[in-house]
Order: sequence, then structure tokens, then C-alpha cells
Amino acid sequence: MVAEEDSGDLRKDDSREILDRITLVVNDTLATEKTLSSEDVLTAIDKGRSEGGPEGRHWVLDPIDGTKGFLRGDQYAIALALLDQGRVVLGVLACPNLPLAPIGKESQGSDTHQDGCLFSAVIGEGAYMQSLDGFSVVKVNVSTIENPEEASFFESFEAAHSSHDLTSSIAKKLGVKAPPVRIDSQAKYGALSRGDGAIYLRFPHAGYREKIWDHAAGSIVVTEAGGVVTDAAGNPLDFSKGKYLDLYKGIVASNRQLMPKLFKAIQECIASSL
Ligand SMILES: Nc1ncnc2c1ncn2[C@@H]1O[C@H](COP(=O)(O)O)[C@@H](O)[C@H]1OP(=O)(O)O
Ligand SMILES: [Mg+2]
Repeated sequence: MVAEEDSGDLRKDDSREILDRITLVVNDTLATEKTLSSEDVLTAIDKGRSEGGPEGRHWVLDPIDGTKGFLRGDQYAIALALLDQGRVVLGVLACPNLPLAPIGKESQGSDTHQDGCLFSAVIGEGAYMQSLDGFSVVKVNVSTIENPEEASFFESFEAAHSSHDLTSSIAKKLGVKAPPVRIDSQAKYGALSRGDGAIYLRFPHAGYREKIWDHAAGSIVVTEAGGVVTDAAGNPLDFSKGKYLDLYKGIVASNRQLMPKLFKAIQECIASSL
């Protein structure tokens, strides 16, 4: 398993109390007769130390994606994906604070006010959403919008995670009328997969390297919903290189119809920002 966290901090002396609390929660949650010790819990966390790569199968886990959103009480996600020979073949994305009803659009008179969505996708089988309590499974599809002026786009809430200036110049060039929808975590991929918006733009600042656990589950949910996820040069994301993604500039996700115009605007805006 390739996972974001290890047990390093929990093994420190001053973490004893929090480790005891975590061990209690784990034992309350697991449906097993056996009671785990704190050491068992630490050992289980450290099973996430695999480096991934092009061979065999690897689970890829981000237990809390969008830590900033989680702490603010906004959006976050629990993201799990399966790599087979370096390719994402399955993804599950839990978004406990994402409304089941569409976000980022004019109110559509929905009477659903429930929060908590679970997105899932298996390669070749489409993408699905259900409520976190396991009801109402629906197939999801990305937006079919072709005119960029009618498209709305998602980006990071945190300006430190993605350049809001660059996305704003891209949106302006495309004639996008709606303001950006800024939310944390891979919940953006989930919302995109059900057509809440039509574009997701992510341009981390120079020097930041994207990790596979931040995109594996989200990207298969979007591609199985009919969307496209690439870097800013149109290259597909390559999950076979270990923990990191080698990207040109950033990540772009949208529907097929919008991609040509989107790339043209992206190239022009990147060129004029250099
Ligand atoms: N400086 C950074 N630039 C881009 N992404 C970052 C940066 N620091 C952390 N992240 C990661 O970006 C992802 C969330 O970004 P966003 O919510 O803006 O989409 C998270 O995986 C977060 O890590 P983490 O999972 O530890 O929260
Ligand atoms: Mg993350």
C-alpha cells in the first residue's frame, strides 16, 4: 500500500494520549473479535510505506485529503485507489461534507439537503455516486457543455495550492462568466464527475510535486464519468513512476468537447506568464 501517512508522529512520547484514543476508535470500528494493541495500530499504519511503481498491484490511500478543508470544517475526502501495473483500475472517493445535491450552480429547486457522497469507479464500468449511508446509487456523467462561456470551473480553495491568478486569466480568455468554485480536496473531482461544473484547473506553485494519492481515485472517477484528466500539455497522468506524478505545469480535467479550446487558452496564458 502507498499511503500518505506513517506512524512517526504517533510514536513520539507526547503522542501517547492521542494514540490511545485512536486505538480505541479503531477497535470500536473494526468488525473483528480480536482487539488490536497500540503497536498493532502503528504497524498497520506503516503498511502504507510502499513506493508504488509500474509493477504489480498497489493500493493508494489518502486518509484525509484536503487537510486544510477538514480543519476549517469544509470539504475533504478519503481517497482510495488500486493501481495495476501502474494504471489506476479502481477508485473510491468519500466526501463527507459534499452535498448530495449539485453545488456551484444556480439553485435548481432540489429538496435534497443531505451531505455526504461516495463516488466509485472501476475501469471500463462507469462512475457512480451514492449517499454515504449507502443509498440511492446513481451513475454519474461529466457535463456536456460545449460553450466555455457557460462553463464553470473548480479550483483549490487555498491560493497556496494552485495559482488563482493563472486560472483567472484562463477563465477570462475563455469567456467563462461564472466565478470560480473554490473547494478543497478531491471533492472537486467528485463534483466534476457529476457535472456540477465543467472544468477543474490546478496549477501548483513552482517546486511542488504532486503525489499519486492526491489524484488516483479522483481521476478515475472523472474519466469513468466520461471526462478527461491530463497535465497542462495534454499528457495523461502517469501513476507508474512511484509516489510522485511528473507533470507539465499542472492538472486539467474537463469534458472532451471543451478540451481543445481549454488547452489553447492554457498554452497562451502560460506563455504570457513566463
Ligand atoms: N503547497 C501545495 N501546493 C499544492 N498542493 C498542496 C500543497 N500543500 C499541500 N497540498 C496538497 O494539495 C491537496 C489539496 O489541495 P486542494 O484542497 O487545494 O485541492 C492535498 O493533497 C494537500 O495535501 P494534504 O492531503 O496533506 O491536505
Ligand atoms: Mg491529499
